[in-house]
Amino acid sequence: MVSAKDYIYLASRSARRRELLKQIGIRHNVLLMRETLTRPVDVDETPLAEESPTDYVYRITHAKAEAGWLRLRQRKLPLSPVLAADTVVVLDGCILGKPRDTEHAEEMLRALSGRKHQVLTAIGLAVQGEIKLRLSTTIVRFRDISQREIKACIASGESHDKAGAYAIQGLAAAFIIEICGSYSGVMGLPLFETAQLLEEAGISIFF
Ligand SMILES: Cc1cn([C@H]2C[C@H](O)[C@@H](COP(=O)(O)OP(=O)(O)OP(=O)(O)O)O2)c(=O)[nH]c1=O
Repeated sequence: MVSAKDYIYLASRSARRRELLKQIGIRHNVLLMRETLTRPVDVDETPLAEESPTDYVYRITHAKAEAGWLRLRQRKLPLSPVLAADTVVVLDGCILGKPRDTEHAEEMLRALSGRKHQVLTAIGLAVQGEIKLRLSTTIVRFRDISQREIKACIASGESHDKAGAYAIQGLAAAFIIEICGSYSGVMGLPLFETAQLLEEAGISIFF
């Protein structure tokens, strides 16, 4: 059993995920994976042929949590639980990951304009090497977005490094008519599911 005073590792470079975990008072250390891991356990985020978006986020999240756990063992760090996550935007069954460049970001935002899409975030918690996964699915509806607004959104810098080239916590909030699901899930770490997994591992937020 892990005591509530113990900390976990967050296997992520995302500042948003750190902020969200902090919001529910979970003490954590960041475990930097990709820069520090050796090649064989690095996470390749290329979708497989015919892979569904759900299978994809589960697979990548599992790989991130596993790589994090291996890293703890390699570095002989205390074997505290390791949390990882992966977020994708899904439009017409297709995965929109992070944009490659400005043109790609523009293309994504044009495609999302005036439409509904899904945001899938899977989370994984490795406890003593066993990985448990959860999925958060949110439907997001955008109003029509003009070319000028798309350009302004990209110029603000928020499209870079975000699945679907937008940030619900940024300017793009002005495009969102409604969401059905989890705001924190869209931001990259669904706190309801995260709290559930942590509770199951014996880490309580409310102690
Ligand atoms: C749709 C959306 C995504 N995002 C972010 C969440 C994720 O950090 C990012 C999708 O990339 P991910 O590959 O899920 O994560 P990451 O590379 O940022 O971090 P990690 O080191 O954990 O792999 O997009 C927002 O911040 N706001 C949003 O509204």
